[in-house]
Order: sequence, then C-alpha cells, then structure tokens
Amino acid sequence: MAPSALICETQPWKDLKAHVDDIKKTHLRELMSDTERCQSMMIEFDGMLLDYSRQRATSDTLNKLKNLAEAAHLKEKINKMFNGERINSTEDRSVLHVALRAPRDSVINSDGKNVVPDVWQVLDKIKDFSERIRSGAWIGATGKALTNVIAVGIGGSFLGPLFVHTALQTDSEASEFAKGRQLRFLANVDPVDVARNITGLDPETTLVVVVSKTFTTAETMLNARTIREWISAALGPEAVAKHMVAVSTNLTLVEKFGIDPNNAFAFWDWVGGRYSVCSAVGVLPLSLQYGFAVVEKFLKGASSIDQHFHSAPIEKNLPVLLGLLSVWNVSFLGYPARAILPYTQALEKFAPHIQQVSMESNGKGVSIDGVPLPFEAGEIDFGEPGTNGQHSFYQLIHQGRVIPCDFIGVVKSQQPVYLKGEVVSNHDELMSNFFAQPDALAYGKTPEQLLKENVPHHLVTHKTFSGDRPSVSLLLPSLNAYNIGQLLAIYEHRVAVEGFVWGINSFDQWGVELGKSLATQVRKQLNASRKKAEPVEGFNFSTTALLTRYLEASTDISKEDCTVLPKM
Ligand SMILES: O=P(O)(O)OC[C@H]1O[C@H](O)[C@H](O)[C@@H](O)[C@@H]1O
Repeated sequence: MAPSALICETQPWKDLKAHVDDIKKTHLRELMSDTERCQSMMIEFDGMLLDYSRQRATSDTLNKLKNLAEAAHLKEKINKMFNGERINSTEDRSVLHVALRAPRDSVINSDGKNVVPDVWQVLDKIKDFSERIRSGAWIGATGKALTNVIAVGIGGSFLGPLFVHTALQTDSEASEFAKGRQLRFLANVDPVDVARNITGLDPETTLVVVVSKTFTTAETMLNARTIREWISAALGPEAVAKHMVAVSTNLTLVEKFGIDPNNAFAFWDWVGGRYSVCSAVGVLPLSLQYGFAVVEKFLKGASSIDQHFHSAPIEKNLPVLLGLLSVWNVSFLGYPARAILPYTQALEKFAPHIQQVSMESNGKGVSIDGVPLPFEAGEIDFGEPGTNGQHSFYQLIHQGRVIPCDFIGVVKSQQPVYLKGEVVSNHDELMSNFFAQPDALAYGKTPEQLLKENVPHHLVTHKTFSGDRPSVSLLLPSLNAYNIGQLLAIYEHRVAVEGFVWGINSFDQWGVELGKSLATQVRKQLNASRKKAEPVEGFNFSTTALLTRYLEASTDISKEDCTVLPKM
C-alpha cells in the first residue's frame, strides 16, 4: 500500500504555517483583553475547568486546527483505537488501554472478541487477592501478615503506579485505607535502589510484586532475582511462593521464574507499557495499598474521560483541544518543550510519568508508514510541582526560552491547613502562585512600566519581561482517586491526539532497543574480562578506554564473597 500523504503536505498545515505571522503580530496581553475570546476558551467537564485563553491562538487558529484534525482523520483514528483495530502497525497490535477501565457491561472488541470480560476477570482476581492480603487471610511463610509491598518494575511498569501512589498517599480517604501498610517501588538496576527498598523492611512481612509486561526486561529480572534471594536467604526458598507474585503478559516466563501462575495477574499485548497503569500493573500494587474500592474509583475517573474523549465534539473535548494546541505550539510556533507544573505536591510524580507517556510515544522521526518526517514530532516534557519550580527553573521560562506551561491546580486541598495569624490559608498561598504565574508569563512587564516605577535605567532591560508566553490552566475540584484517573486519561489521550495529527505511531518504541543491545555487548565483555581476564575488544577508542579504566579501577565481587545483599 502506498504511504499516505504526510500531514505537512496538506492544505490545513500550510494554512496554519501562513497563520503564524498573523498570530505573532498580536501580543497575548492584547488577546487577553478580548473577553469574548477568553470566555470561548474556557471549557468545563465533570467539575474540571480548562482555561486555554493564554494560548497564542484565536478563534481563527482554532478553526484552522480543526481543519488540520480533519485532514489528519483524527476522529476516524480515535474510533479505530476504540474499535480495537491494530493501529500499532509496526507491532501489529490493537491499542486498547481504554478497555482496562471500561464498565463491566461494555463491549470492546479486539480481533472480534470482547475483551471486557477478561479485564474484569483479572480485576475480580485482584480484588479477591488484595482483600486476602489486607485482611491477613493470606499470610507469609512465618505466619505473619504481609503489610509491606515492593513492586519491582521499570518504565511503564513503574512510573504510572508511582505517580498514582504518590497522589493518593495524602488523600484523606485513600490514606485511611493504607494505615499500617507500605508500598515501595524498585525500578533502577542500581544496587543503591535495592538497598533503599529493603532498608527497614522485614522479609517476613513483605510481599513482592514483580511487574513486567515482557518479563524479559534486564533491570527488572535482575532486581527480581535479587529480591528473591533476599527472601529465600531470610526465610528459605520455599517462602518465595508465599512472598512473590507477578504481573505480566508472559505467564510462561513468570512460571519459569518460579512464581506460581495462580499468583500471576495477566494483561494483554494490546496494552502498551506506558499505558498500563489501569491494568494489573497499577491496579494490583495500588489495591494492596489502598484497597480495591479506592482503585475502582480511579478507574472510573479514567473511564469518564475515555467516554468524553470518544464522544465530545472537538470544541468541547479536553484531550483533543489540548492535543491540537500542543501541535500548534510545537510544529507551528516552534516551541519544542512543555512544562508540567502541578500546584500540589501530591502530583510530584506526574511529570516523570508523562515524560514517558509523551516522549516514548511521540519521539519519532518517521511517519506511521515509515517515511522520514520533514518536521520534528514529539515534545520535551519536564516539570516539578509549584511552587518549588518557581525557585528553580522558572527564571528561564519567564525571561529565557519560551516554554508552554501546563498549570494544574486543585480547588480543595487534600490537606487543608490554616496557620493562625496568616493572611490566607496555606492552600490559598499556594494557589495565589497558581493564579499569578500564568499572567506573569502572558503579560510580562514592559520597560515603560519599569521606568514608571523608577527602576534605574541600567536595570531596565534586566527587569523586563517580554511576556507573550503561552500556558493552559487546568483547575480540578479536588484530588482524589477519581480526579487522578481523569488527569491520567486526559494526558494519555492528549498524547495520542498529537501522534494522530502528526501521522506517527505513538504506540511503539523502537528507539529504546539500540542502547539495550549495546549494553548486552558490554555485559558480555565485562563478564569475559572479569572472569577470564580477556582484554577489551570490539569497541571504539573512547568506549575501550572507558571500559578499561572501569575494569582496572573497580573490583568485581566474586560469587563466594557476595552476601547478596548488605545487611540493612
Ligand atoms: O514491562 P516491561 O516489559 O518490563 O517493560 C518495561 C519498559 O521497558 C522498555 O524498555 C520500554 O521502553 C518501556 O515502554 C517499558 O515500559
């Protein structure tokens, strides 16, 4: 089949290119004075308010972006995703993370089979298992209840669950259910991460969940073997059956590893790793910590956005609007990065998760048909909670590079505090910054204003803020399991919209392979040099020098000396 035309060859793309000069003529300050425009750029869904009036865009831009969406067949692509078509063509897979949170009675087909009953079968199994662990009906090898969980996994088998766990930790309802329990995540193959995870934990009261879609990821498998050793060294090898369970699509390898397949929780190849939080990958560890009922609310929140995304018209569709505006910023205004700035510490792990969702999905150089792109797709995502970021990198955002920002605020704090004698509550103080920063970016401060304030002449340029820097503000009513699910789904779908418009495959990740295979070559060399004193061979000058230095300056721990794990 002939490759379809690249999106940049279409008329709507060219129209938007031509439109850039018009937009650049009007400062955001002026755009913001048009109340009607601002009003039209605020949309509400299910208690959330999205304000995108601080985008460098007008109704004309929006219309042009709608034309672009049409030219990209956005609606058809969204439908194909929901219909279980194999839109991940390079891996020949459907993309059905929406099925993971679909109500029990819904029908979502993959290859002519409704997958929803399978999803619920696993959810029911998780509910039952987590209740048995939490109630103490399932006990460890020495008869003690398992109150602590280490989830061993990396990438998509780690970042999403960590984000949700961190967000739930301070939610008053969820945290009630987590009393007396601990959930930790072991991701990095660095022994330091192992040490951090096991410090203060007793194998007798610890359940380990090995989470890996493929069950072949080098880091996860080494960490899983290390923790298995930690358990069997303390409790004997037969304890592993009571203390280790798994989440994977590869149940054969789970069994080979020594975990009873009855204690394995499945998911399917139509769930991409970075889109797997709502599968057993996230649902199992989170249910162990907070109970299934809390996690079910999270799934419901995500599902509410799925339905909205699937059915709402473009002008009212949160993920579609956000996706189109991102394309506008990246591909037309030339802003390749985006800052994710939640004004709540509970979302401190949100940006790291979205980094994977966005950059692993859309960091591609070819179209879905394999044609090199004459434009750059993908965006650079980073972020920190406000107000911390303000005291760090905001300087660059205000006076250096233009970086479109996502401000995420919450009306009702998870932890309301009012310190006596203060002018406003602690949450109001935080939110004062949430409301101020977008205007500072949009309006800036002119030399005229500074001179009026009697700023010395030699400081005027230093103190000038050019403004005209775009942002969106998303105001959530609160931050509970339901809203957290919504937030996740908004960002997942936004990323998909961007990829659909750019005409790329947002669901494969070939770019992670080369480094992995080179590491295999290095691993072999380290083994040969350590064990057989073989010289470093087959690498370039630089890598040879570095490896030689490493081998000479470090000593391997021989198997005999190795205590496997330091005593903590
Ligand atoms: O879940 P696993 O199969 O262990 O994969 C873990 C991660 O590793 C890979 O390198 C991919 O880049 C990620 O998308 C994936 O989430």
